[in-house]
Amino acid sequence: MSFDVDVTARRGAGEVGACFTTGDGLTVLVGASGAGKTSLLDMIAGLLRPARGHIRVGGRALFDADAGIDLPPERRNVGYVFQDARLFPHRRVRANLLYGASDDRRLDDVARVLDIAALLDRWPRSLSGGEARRVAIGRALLSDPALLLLDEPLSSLDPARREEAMRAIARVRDARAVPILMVTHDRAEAERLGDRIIPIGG
Ligand SMILES: Nc1ncnc2c1ncn2[C@@H]1O[C@H](COP(=O)(O)OP(=O)(O)OP(=O)(O)O)[C@@H](O)[C@H]1O
Repeated sequence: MSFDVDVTARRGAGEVGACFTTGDGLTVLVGASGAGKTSLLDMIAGLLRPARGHIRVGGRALFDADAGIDLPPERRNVGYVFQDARLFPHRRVRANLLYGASDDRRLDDVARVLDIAALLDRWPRSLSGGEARRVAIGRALLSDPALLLLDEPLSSLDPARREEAMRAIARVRDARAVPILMVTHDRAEAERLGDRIIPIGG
C-alpha cells in the first residue's frame, strides 16, 4: 500500500482532512475550491501539522499523533510541485533542476521527458508559467523522492503544452518508481491520468 492517510487539521475557523488508503501509481484528489486539497498535500509534506491522525507512505510513518511521530519536511523525501512553481530566481534552470539531486546523470532523461532541454541555461524569470511548472516537476523528480505531490500541475498550460505535460506525467506514472498524489479540477485529466480518484471534502 502506498498511502495510508487519516488526518484532520484546523484551517481558519474550519477543519479540513481526509481518510483514504491507496495502492501504487497515480491517485487523483478532486474536490471543490476550498475543500482542503492543498492543505492535505501540505500535511503530507510536513508543512501543516495535523491536529490528529496518521500519514504513512509505503509503510513508513511520516506523522502519527498517537505515537508522537512528526518527521520534519526534509526527512520525508517528498517531491512537492506547488501550484506556483517556486523556482529559485537567482539560479538558472539547470541549477534549479539539480538542487537536491543526488546525482546529475538523470538530468538529460528528465529534461527530455519534460521537454525542457532547451531551457537549461535560462533564468526562471524568462520562462512561461507552463515551462516553469515543467522545470518544477523535473526538480522534484531529480531529488529521488519517495512520493510525488502535484498541485494542479497542468492548470496554467495551453492545450498543446497540456497534452505534452500530461504525457510526461503519464510516463512518470507508468514507470511506477514513485507513488503520485495529484490535485486537479479537471475531470477529463483526472480520469485519463488517475489510477483512482479520491474525493476530498463534502
Ligand atoms: N493559511 C491559512 N489560514 C487560514 N485558513 C486557510 C489557510 N490556507 C487555507 N485556508 C482555508 O482552508 C480551507 C482549505 O484550503 P485549501 O487551499 O486546502 O483548499 P483547496 O481544496 O486546495 O482549494 P483550491 O482548489 O481553491 O486550491 C479554505 O477554506 C481556505 O480558506
